[in-house]
Amino acid sequence: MVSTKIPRATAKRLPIYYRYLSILHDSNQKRVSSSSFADAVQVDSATIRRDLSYFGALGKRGYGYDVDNLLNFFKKILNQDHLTSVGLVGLGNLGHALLNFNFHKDSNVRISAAFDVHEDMINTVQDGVPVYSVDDLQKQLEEQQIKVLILTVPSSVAQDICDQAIKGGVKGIMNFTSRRLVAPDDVRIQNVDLTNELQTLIYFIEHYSKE
Ligand SMILES: NC(=O)c1ccc[n+]([C@@H]2O[C@H](COP(=O)([O-])OP(=O)(O)OC[C@H]3O[C@@H](n4cnc5c(N)ncnc54)[C@H](O)[C@@H]3O)[C@@H](O)[C@H]2O)c1
Repeated sequence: MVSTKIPRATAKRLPIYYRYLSILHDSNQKRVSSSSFADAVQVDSATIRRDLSYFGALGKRGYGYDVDNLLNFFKKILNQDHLTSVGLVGLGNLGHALLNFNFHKDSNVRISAAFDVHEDMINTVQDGVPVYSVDDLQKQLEEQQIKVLILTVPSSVAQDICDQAIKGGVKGIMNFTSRRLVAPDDVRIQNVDLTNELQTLIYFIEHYSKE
């Protein structure tokens, strides 16, 4: 089971299933019918069954799914699948664009969890990615073993988010904010500045292009 190769589309749905099961677990629900499961995650029950069948039959006819069993199972799978899961904090203009892009084609990277402070977005699924409260950042990073974070928050909160993320086990941050983050040596910070990139390009055109 550990080395099961699963279709990418299936892999992308797993965090959504996981998120929903966590909500059920937190409200002490022991089992869920396949139709309620399908309604909640907005994936039809045949697709859910097929997704789960890659790992062996997990539902029981007439019973539905056992929440705790399935949740434990997902925790293992999400940590072991061959895709690198990335977190994204700050679902504004830039965050949404990155979420929408989500590095899908021919890449083994995907954004699997997003975080924001905006109440309207928390506990929703945006572009197929579950959105959590930033208050749960550390806990979710730990549970989902997310080691890489994209930061698209206002620069005023960037260092605070960076500190929390590092406590949650993050080892790499792609920083889109203008704040220069302070982090321990074993955490890599990659600063991305599109204005800089563009100015560099313009500089090269102006100084090195052939007449
Ligand atoms: N590097 C670049 O080339 C580049 C380009 C564009 C924007 N930016 C930077 O990226 C950041 C985002 O830009 P934007 O235009 O998407 O801004 P935005 O205001 O549209 O989005 C910011 C998002 O962060 C959320 N947020 C605020 N405080 C938060 C917190 N404590 N925890 C979690 N989420 C929080 C807000 O609710 C909002 O959804 C800014 O810092 C901006 O300067 C960088």
